[in-house]
Amino acid sequence: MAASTEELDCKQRMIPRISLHNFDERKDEISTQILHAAENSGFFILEDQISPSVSEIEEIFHIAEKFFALPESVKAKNPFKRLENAGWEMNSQIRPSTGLPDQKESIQLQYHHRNSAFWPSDEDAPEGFKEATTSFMEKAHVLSMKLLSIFAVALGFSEDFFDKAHIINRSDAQSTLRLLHYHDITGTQFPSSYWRAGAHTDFDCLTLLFQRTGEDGLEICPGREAHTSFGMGDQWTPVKAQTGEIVCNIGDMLMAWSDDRFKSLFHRVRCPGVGEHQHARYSIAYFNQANEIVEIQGPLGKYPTMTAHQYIRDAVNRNYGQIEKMRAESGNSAE
Ligand SMILES: O=C(O)CCC(=O)C(=O)O
Ligand SMILES: [Fe+2]
Repeated sequence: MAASTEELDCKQRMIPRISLHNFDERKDEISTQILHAAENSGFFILEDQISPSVSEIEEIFHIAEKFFALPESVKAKNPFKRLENAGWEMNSQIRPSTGLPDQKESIQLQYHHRNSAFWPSDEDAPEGFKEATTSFMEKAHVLSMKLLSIFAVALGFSEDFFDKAHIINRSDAQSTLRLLHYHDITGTQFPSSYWRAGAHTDFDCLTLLFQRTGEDGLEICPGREAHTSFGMGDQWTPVKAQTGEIVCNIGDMLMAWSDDRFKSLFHRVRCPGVGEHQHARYSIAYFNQANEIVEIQGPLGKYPTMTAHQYIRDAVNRNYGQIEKMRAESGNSAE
């Protein structure tokens, strides 16, 4: 089996594709490939992982479909709460890059909240929802920790450094599972300023994204020098959706933690136009975010030390601050 191939996409840009086959025996080789991808594009596709398996990924998508098929009044019983970063929202997430709401609905779940009011109750969720989502989070977490151990060693930290920083059953955990549903928009032509998900970077250390074959739309844009910047280039590369593969991207938190060595890149999801495949798209993201009390400091000390709680709070404030500035500039008052 080929350990790794680099595939050229339609815009002739390289998308690193990395096989996890025989991970333990091939760890050195896989580490080299992952670090190269993280230092350059900040983005890579994993395949051949044992867990979560293709059938487990298919199963969680079925559960997500069932959840999003529930009446809005039921889903709305667990509304999105900004401070907890948990709950359901629809057509409400505004990105600084667009100033317009994403055309989607999503639910965010945190493992340690599974028996609390920040999780849909059993009556307000499809049968088996809690078991399936918590078990999927456990698998995504274990794989993420294997991957993050590679970054820890490369930064000169102990192999289990990020493991100790991401303890998902503690009350200050911040890692999040997000189920996303982009509605069927067959026959609707949205203005070009509308996106299923507007361009953004993720706030976390590492995102694992699952997609389904045929439900394309994700695009990436490498080329960002500092984790605090909004700047982005204009070269966007489509990423073909493939069931079972895992699209990984570095988030701002790991970019900061690595003194900007590992790149957090902009990405977005297109609104397909009339004549294209406009059916629903489902995706699932697992965001690894360090526990609130963990201190973030890179080996070169490029940025002041801050806790992961402060880090996320500042990132959220920068995000909303930018939106409010845009509103003020366009003469609208902020909410
Ligand atoms: O649905 C996707 O492919 C991307 C979702 C995403 O980027 C996010 O939720 O941060
Ligand atoms: Fe994202």
